[in-house]
Amino acid sequence: MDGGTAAPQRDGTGGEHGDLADLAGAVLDESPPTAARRASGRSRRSAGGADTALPGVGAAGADPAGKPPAEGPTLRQGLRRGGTSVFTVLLILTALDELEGAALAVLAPDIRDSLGVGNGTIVFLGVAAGAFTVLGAVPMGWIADRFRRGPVIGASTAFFAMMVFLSGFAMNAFMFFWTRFGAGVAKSNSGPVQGSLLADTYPIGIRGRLGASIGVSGRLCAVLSPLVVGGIAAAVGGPDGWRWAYYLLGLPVVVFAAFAFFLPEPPRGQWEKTEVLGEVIEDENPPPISIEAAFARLGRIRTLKTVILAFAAMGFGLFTTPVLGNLFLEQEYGLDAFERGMVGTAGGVAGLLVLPFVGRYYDRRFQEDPARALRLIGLLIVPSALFAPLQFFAPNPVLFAVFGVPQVVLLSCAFALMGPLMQTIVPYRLRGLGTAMASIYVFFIGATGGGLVSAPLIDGFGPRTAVLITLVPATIIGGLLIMRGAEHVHGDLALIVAELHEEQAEHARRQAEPDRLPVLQVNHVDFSYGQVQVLYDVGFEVRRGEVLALLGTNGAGKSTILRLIAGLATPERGVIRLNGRTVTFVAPEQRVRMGIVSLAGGAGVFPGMSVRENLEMGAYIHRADPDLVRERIERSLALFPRLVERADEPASALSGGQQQMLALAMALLHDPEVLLIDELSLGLAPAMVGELLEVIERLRAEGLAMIVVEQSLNVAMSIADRALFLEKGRIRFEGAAADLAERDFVRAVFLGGDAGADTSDERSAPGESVDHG
Ligand SMILES: Nc1ncnc2c1ncn2[C@@H]1O[C@H](COP(=O)(O)OP(=O)(O)OP(=O)(O)O)[C@@H](O)[C@H]1O
Repeated sequence: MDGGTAAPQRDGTGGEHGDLADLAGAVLDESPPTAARRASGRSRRSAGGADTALPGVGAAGADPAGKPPAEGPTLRQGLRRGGTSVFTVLLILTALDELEGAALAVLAPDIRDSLGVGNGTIVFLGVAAGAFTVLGAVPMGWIADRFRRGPVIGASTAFFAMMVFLSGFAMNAFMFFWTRFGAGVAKSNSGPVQGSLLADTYPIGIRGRLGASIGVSGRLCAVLSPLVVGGIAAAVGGPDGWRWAYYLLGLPVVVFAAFAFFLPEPPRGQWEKTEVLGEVIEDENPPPISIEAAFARLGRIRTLKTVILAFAAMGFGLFTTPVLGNLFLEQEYGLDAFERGMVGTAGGVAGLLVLPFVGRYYDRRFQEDPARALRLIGLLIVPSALFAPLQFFAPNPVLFAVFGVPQVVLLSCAFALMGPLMQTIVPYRLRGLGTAMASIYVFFIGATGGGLVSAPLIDGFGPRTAVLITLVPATIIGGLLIMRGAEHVHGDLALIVAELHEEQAEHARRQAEPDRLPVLQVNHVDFSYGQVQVLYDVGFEVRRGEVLALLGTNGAGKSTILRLIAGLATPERGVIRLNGRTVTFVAPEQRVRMGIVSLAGGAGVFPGMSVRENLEMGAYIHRADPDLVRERIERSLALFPRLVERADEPASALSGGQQQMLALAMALLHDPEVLLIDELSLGLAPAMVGELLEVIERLRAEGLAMIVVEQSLNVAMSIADRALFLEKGRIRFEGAAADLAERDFVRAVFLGGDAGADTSDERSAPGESVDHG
């Protein structure tokens, strides 16, 4: 396996002279990297001028004690740091997965005869199992980002074992289908859950080798599977011999499922934190992440987006080619199943030999420059496409197999390295869902699209043309896209670094001033609608009992800020915290439960329902506790005597101002920590505004924090303690609300004064409660 053991780690690079030449160097000759190169690589990488290291780059594998080793860790050192149990158990589970996965192909004829079905059914069952694995990826990714991963892997594997046993007991195709369904879903833990556990357990500097080692064990088992599975079936003999293959395969799976339950749970992102911050600060009690928010954020990671697009493109060729290749071998050379298997095995064995070197080479490239590591993956993929025409025009099956070898080797190396790369460019909190997102796109765009394009081509022109038309361009486009993605790696990693530093600064501040925790924090937030950025580095805080007014020009981004706080949109950069807990990726309804409540305005009431029914609907999410609902409704109504009088009238009979009161009463049912109010006074009579302001005043006195977007400067100044003035998505002023009227630019906007007033230097640092007066 990997040579990166106790032997001194050595580098076989040719410097800047092309990755493929370097790769050959790594395989043939290994010379130690110089400290100078490491140092120069590090300075080149310092992204955006920040003098911080990127995770996994340069001093990769810095010791948690704070002392970076002279070189990146060897595989053995890295494994020792994280403890060998996780690696060993996951390696074996992958091997067993592969062993079982390949069983269906080998046993297909026996199963077909035993269950009395046709070829088509068996082929469908084989393909369906793969689809189920992809379908399970998103829930598994979501679980991986939330819960202890050992028990998740243990439970999925135990379920998998049960499905393997049951496959052996299947009496008909229907039952066999369901066992395949279960096994497929259970297996879907492997990418999102196992991948994220590995990434958090072991140093970044060995991720390439870990991916390669697991790839080797999987591939080895895929190669051995026909022997093992076929051997068991043959040894037992008879029409039901195949059943014993499943019974026996299930046994080791049960044993390792039990081990998996007890795998240690590492602190999330510990290696990124260790390398960037020099310490591991843990996020105590992180609230649950929503899938939509995670996907929105992941979609903003440009490297990830490009890589996923590349894999979706490649999927057009990758999923159909094995089937097309087998059809071609049968039609063109008349090979039987066994002979076709032999042709496929040749590439698999060669991949086994090369993978360990590629893993090591990748780790070194990554340490020097992550962009080069990604370019390496692209460089492996592009030439693989060129072997397909040679293969499909080969005069005999031997040459077909020979030309297939470099193709399989290049692609299996590229794929073994993708996992480690993805784990590094995705923020550590979203690792599971990041992996899941990739599989979904690859499968649903690539595999489905590839199937749709290939089908008419096979019928019209035969498998050779179908492969050449789909695989060759798709692979070249995919490889080039991945190389293109390399442009974004530094930027994306720099973002991760910035987020880690923000977390550390926040942690330090909390240690220093534990009693001054703001109720709401918005830090360094950027947001775009599509390609149009509308918020730039927005940051502010709101304390208990404080009212903050958001003012600004039309379209400045005020409502967007409220949407981000409420969770109706996800920032592409930055953090939102409620009472110190990061809620950036928390679902809107969960935020309501946590205390971030929006006043929906007059449009937020149900006109056909009575006032009381509106309030009952408003308390819907608390319906499990009727006493609580009753108490909250009474408390809300107590603030609005006018509503009590009209409790049984339909909301449509209320005036605009009274509807606004009802909406406010409904918002208060959630016992908010922060109330977000968009346009409190819009279109209301002054007397009504006065009444509402009185209520706001009482709520403030009770300690409620509020953010109010206001068009009326008078209203803003009368209720707010502090104000932010926004212009084109940037904060131009932050300070005491009373000072607003003195600002030229505020007068220009609200009172029609000098519109050319300079607004450039009014901003104080976020979080400071500054009096500019
Ligand atoms: N759903 C959307 N899709 C695309 N662009 C949007 C969307 N919503 C808002 N925008 C744009 O984003 C920018 C900020 O809008 P936002 O509504 O947050 O501003 P605002 O300060 O609340 O303005 P206003 O007071 O006029 O409502 C504007 O340029 C707006 O055109």
